[in-house]
Amino acid sequence: MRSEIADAKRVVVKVGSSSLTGPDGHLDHGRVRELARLLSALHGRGARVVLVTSGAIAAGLLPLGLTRRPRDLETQQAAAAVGQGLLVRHYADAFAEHGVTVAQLLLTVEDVLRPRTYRNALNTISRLFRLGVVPIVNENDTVATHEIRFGDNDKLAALIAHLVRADALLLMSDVDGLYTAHPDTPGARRIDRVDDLTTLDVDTSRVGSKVGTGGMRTKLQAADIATQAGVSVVLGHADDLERALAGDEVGTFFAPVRKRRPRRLLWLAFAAEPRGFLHVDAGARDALLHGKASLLAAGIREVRGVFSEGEPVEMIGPDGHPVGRGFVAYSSADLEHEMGHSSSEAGHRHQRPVVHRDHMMLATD
Ligand SMILES: Nc1ncnc2c1ncn2[C@@H]1O[C@H](COP(=O)(O)OP(=O)(O)O)[C@@H](O)[C@H]1O
Ligand SMILES: N[C@@H](CCC(=O)OP(=O)(O)O)C(=O)O
Repeated sequence: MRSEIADAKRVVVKVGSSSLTGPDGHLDHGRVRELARLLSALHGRGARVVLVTSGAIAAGLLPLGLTRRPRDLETQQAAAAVGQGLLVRHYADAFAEHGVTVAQLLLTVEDVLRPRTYRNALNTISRLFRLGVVPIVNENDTVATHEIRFGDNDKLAALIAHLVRADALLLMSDVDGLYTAHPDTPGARRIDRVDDLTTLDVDTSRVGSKVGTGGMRTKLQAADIATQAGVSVVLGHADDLERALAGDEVGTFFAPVRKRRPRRLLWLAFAAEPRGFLHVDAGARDALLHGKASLLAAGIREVRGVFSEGEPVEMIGPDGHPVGRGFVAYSSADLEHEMGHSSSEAGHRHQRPVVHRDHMMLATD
């Protein structure tokens, strides 16, 4: 019995295209209804639920007279644009049968990466929770080109899980867990529990189903992000969702590995695209890693990239290895100017740290 899942008060459930489609690749309405039934019941028990769902492209195939998922990006995006409205209509009708109102949120990974849009998304979700509404999230496929190529709904679900400080993330797919290699491979075994993703040795090189995108690779990345944010993760077959929610030992369980951290630091560590790189000397690296120090201009040897004050940057050690990430207190132009001066010089005495200790996440954190 997994009490972390059974007792979860905030739950993010992600369903992939492969578990929403029938053998013909089209949307399976029975599956949508079953999902709505289970999540309405969970919602009725007082849990705050977010559904992250793929399936827009699949729902767009039939109206466009397509028999299979298109290969080219533009047609995939067109199919998603046709299908998304239909997908949400099916969900809205199915949830309404249980008296539950749903909301549609279309996000790009970028929206969750930029501080302002991230905060706005959180505010909207929080308000929806208070209104008793179940948010239904999909990637905004019209603009999220990489998502369609790489199947980032897994990552999006993990980012949403730490955005809403979920207790549990359920990644539901067409496979009943993580296997040591593609399940068709002779000798492949299912793994019941993962306590440390860094020592995990599995083959995820073969991508998955005909309709899904990322295969296991993106699910493991999602599990990594979520478990490091203190979220328990179950990866399992969509048919086992009811049992997974009840805490039964189905699928693969990924134990959370860290205590919760401030949202903005998690964002920095797992989601942010650094806008610049600060190459630091050995003294600065050691002070950061072992002395819990802030980064001062004197320890920076080189600045790469163009950034404004407050943007995320990566700090790189003299050996070329990343030391950590932080929110920088100077623009790149101001920093270039500051670097030529020591903090003991007149006019530079009150130099603020370039990256304050409270605003960084180190590789060793
Ligand atoms: N090591 C592995 N363990 C389990 N499944 C794997 C593994 N490697 C590849 N796969 C494939 O990944 C698929 C699930 O990924 P995907 O098709 O992207 O699903 P979804 O649409 O649910 O996101 C499975 O159907 C399976 O064929
Ligand atoms: N966002 C798109 C496709 C994403 C996709 O296929 O993802 P997944 O099934 O989770 O691997 C959609 O709704 O069709």
